[in-house]
Amino acid sequence: MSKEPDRLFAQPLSQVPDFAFNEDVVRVFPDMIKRSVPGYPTIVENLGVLAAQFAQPNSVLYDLGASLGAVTQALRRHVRTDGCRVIAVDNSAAMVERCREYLNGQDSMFQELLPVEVVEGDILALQFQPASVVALNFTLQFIAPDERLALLSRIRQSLLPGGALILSEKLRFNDPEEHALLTDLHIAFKRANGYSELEIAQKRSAIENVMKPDSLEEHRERLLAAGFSKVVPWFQCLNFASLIALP
Ligand SMILES: C[S@@+](CC[C@H](N)C(=O)[O-])C[C@H]1O[C@@H](n2cnc3c(N)ncnc32)[C@H](O)[C@@H]1O
Ligand SMILES: O=C(O)C(=O)C[C@]1(C(=O)O)C=C[C@@H](O)C=C1
Repeated sequence: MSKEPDRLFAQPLSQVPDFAFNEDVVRVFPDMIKRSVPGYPTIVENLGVLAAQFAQPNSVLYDLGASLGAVTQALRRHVRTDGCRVIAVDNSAAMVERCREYLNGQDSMFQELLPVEVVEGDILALQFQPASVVALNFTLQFIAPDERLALLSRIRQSLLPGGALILSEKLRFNDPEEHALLTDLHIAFKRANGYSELEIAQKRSAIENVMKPDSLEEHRERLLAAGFSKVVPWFQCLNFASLIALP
């Protein structure tokens, strides 16, 4: 994967444009997400481990909002269930192009990996096939809030018995003190990873119109409303968490 450091917000911008998953972001994305999301490498690797427990023979594993395919690669490292295949979906052409290159690289280094199809498309318009694992790794927060329940309901309807949705998100907190503390600690995490105050502030204004985090309670209630029977948080680091939702 690209080792190019994320300096996208290092210079003062007269106007900070809304954040988009464009070519500039694609070039620095592995560095950006690792330095911005506490626990990201742990979440991605263990998503593969968890998926292996839920994968059902001859079924589809979805990686929705796959970006450069980090989750798809983890699924292919860990899932050994017969007849499974991965469908990775993203609506950013720049992400999809690079994702395909990285997956070709994985294919050339390892044998007997699960087959994978990378689809450039909107997950809101996707016709879901029967699936045993659906990963939404930091993607739902970029979907318009009023579209989230319908998407989760369609995912729930596509899930096979024994399968699971794994949902990772940035959280907000209803308690103002808890929200302020974890936001400050997240800023400290970014600072410790080499981001300047300017980079942190400009990135925040770039994402505030396009990324709308929910609270853990909102996630739980919406997942239950979508028809999931059980919601189990399995990871939290500061204001980032990952949940298992069972059909
Ligand atoms: C934060 S990134 C996800 C990171 C990735 N899952 C990982 O673990 O490395 C969010 C991704 O969701 C994609 N995305 C946002 N809205 C989408 C939509 N409606 N349909 C498909 N992809 C979408 C973006 O293009 C972006 O690549
Ligand atoms: O909350 C932030 O400040 C972030 O940078 C988070 C986040 C994310 O959660 O996806 C936002 C955009 C980038 O894709 C990388 C990280």
